[in-house]
Amino acid sequence: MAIIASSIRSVTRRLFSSTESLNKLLTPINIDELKWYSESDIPPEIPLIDLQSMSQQEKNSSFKQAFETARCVYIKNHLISNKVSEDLVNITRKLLNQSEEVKSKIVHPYKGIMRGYKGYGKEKSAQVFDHAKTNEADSHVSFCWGPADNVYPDLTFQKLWQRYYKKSLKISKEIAELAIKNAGIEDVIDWNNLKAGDHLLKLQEYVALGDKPHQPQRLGPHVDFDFLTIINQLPAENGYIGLQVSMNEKIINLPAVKGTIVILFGEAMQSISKGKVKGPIHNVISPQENKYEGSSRTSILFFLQPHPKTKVSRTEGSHLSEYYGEKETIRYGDFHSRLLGEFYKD
Ligand SMILES: O=C(O)CCC(=O)C(=O)O
Ligand SMILES: [Fe+2]
Repeated sequence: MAIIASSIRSVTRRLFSSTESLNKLLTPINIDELKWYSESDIPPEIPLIDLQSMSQQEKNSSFKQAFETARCVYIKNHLISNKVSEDLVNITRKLLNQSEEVKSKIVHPYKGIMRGYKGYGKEKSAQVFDHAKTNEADSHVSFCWGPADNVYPDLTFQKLWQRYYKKSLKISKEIAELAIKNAGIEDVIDWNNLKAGDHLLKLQEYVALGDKPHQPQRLGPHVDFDFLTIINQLPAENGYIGLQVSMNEKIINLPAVKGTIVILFGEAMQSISKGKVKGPIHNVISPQENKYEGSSRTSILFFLQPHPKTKVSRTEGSHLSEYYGEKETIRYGDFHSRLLGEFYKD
């Protein structure tokens, strides 16, 4: 075990010690020039919700369908414009292209907090879910932003991250309220609780450095910890689709479709809805060896969290049961800290 772990560390050290190769892959983007999938590529099991032109009734029935099937939806005509995404990606890539010494200044001093720059292989989504997977670190470099305690290089950077964060929160309100109504949980949670959560905005760059994938998954199967997650993904240059969701043992690919975001529900939603809305298992698979070149991929995630004092408890079929502890209920903030302890464990 120890030998495998240290050899993975040395491969990643070698790959990422050269900022030159990163610079070639993390170039500025122009959204209109990326190789997007189209709406007709959205899997038939997954509803596409048009926030502008659908009636309330149509939106409601799409959510009901989602709760019964893959527990995720595509959304279009949302508030995040191409310009807002492009600006966030470009300013962050500029930072990620700097030397490790420069980036070390925007590493948060406390390791267990999701803020600032995290280098390659620092997080272990699969390990939280399945302890046997101790060597599978997530194959990305990332930057994280929250409502407080942020570390950032300059004011322009701060402005663009704050702008994206505020827009994500605004979209979350409409989506969370639809989800709450259609799950019939208005008596247990509302927007006032959710808006005050310790949310997280995160940009992940899965960079195809070297000549082949280093493990079968770029991010192993897991369930998100939060109430809901908004995923804004950019397509890879060579058509590789990384994001997958499991539905009754079936694996469904979720392509990057221009103008859309994907919503997934998390463990907190599962707990608060008493198991009615299950958090779907999802993962980012590694490309096959012949699809490796051109498979770099970016995702921007917004994790909407309940207020830390919200009481949560385990439900039947939860994949994160062991983190609830002995008592009947636990505060979400404490539950989340336990999960992060495993997520950042070496
Ligand atoms: O990269 C993605 O699209 C998904 C990432 C993800 O599931 C996560 O970070 O929890
Ligand atoms: Fe996830």
